[in-house]
Amino acid sequence: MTLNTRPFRSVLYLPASKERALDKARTLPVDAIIFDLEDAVAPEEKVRARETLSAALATGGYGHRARIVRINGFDTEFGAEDAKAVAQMECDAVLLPKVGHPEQIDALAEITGDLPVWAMMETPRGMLNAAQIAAHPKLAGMVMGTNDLARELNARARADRLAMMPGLGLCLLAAKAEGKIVIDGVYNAFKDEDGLRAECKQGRDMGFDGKSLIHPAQIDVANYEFAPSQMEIALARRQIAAFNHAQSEGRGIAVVDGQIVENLHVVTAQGLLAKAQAIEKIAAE
Ligand SMILES: CC(C)(COP(=O)(O)OP(=O)(O)OC[C@H]1O[C@@H](n2cnc3c(N)ncnc32)[C@H](O)[C@@H]1OP(=O)(O)O)[C@@H](O)C(=O)NCCC(=O)NCCSC(=O)C[C@H](O)C(=O)O
Ligand SMILES: [Mg+2]
Repeated sequence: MTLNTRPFRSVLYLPASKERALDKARTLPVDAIIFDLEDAVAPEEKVRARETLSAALATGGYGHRARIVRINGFDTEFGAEDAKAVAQMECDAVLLPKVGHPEQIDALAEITGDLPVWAMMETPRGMLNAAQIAAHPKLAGMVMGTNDLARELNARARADRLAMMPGLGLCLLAAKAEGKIVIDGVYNAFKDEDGLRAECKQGRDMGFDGKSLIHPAQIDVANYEFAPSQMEIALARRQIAAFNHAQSEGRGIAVVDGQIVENLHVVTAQGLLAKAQAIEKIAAE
């Protein structure tokens, strides 16, 4: 699976201090886990959480799930020690909070070496520098921190996320321009399935790769909404077949359901089928 076909439909935050949750996550149908040392862990628990997490990752059992560790910022007393610890952990990436400029990634990479870096995009400065952050060679993915962004903007929460749109759009453009993964922010009302579904649909329509989640009850909705639908899969197959047929007759354009199909549509269709196949493979595990 490449980064572009590996599914990131559901990305679950898990407080690294919670041993029961660390255990439960080994069986949850999530595509990725953010093991959190930052906001979900109280200051007096931070050191113990680091040790608990290190032991859980060493024990393993997380299977296909991408293991991403969110550390505390370097402006806190915990950040540098977290980074040193993560460099020794059995994980796939380190997630840095409140990234405002690419130099913060340089500072982290001095400690974590070749470990891929993900960035929390959650400050106005981060939004304005999204292009440079996305272009950093160590950066593999971005996660929208819509709670922090709303706080910094002094924005009001609305179902249509009006205040979030400029930031979401800037980060999407930046990530897509560099071929990096970009994950939508959390939906706080974790018992409101309809609200979550509507926000997932919006995020998928915009082009996000998946949704960050705070509770296991949110996983199925995100997995469904961010997966290619059966209709999309069937259409992709028909587009590819029609285009191949058109080419065999010396034409560069096919028509499917009254709409033109050019090479660029075929590339999208192939990507969709590759993602569907990757999801099928996970489901079969
Ligand atoms: C929201 C919660 C505090 C609710 O916890 P709890 O009351 O324990 O929930 P349940 O009793 O319904 O739990 C049922 C079982 O599921 C396990 N569980 C719960 N949450 C998780 C989880 N996140 N990952 C894995 N497993 C989980 C429980 O252990 C129960 O298991 P069992 O007993 O074996 O059946 C809680 O869900 C929670 O703490 N969620 C994470 C909150 C969090 O991480 N917040 C910080 C990230 S959000 C953020 O910071 C975004 C960004 O930075 C921004 O600015 O926007
Ligand atoms: Mg945050």
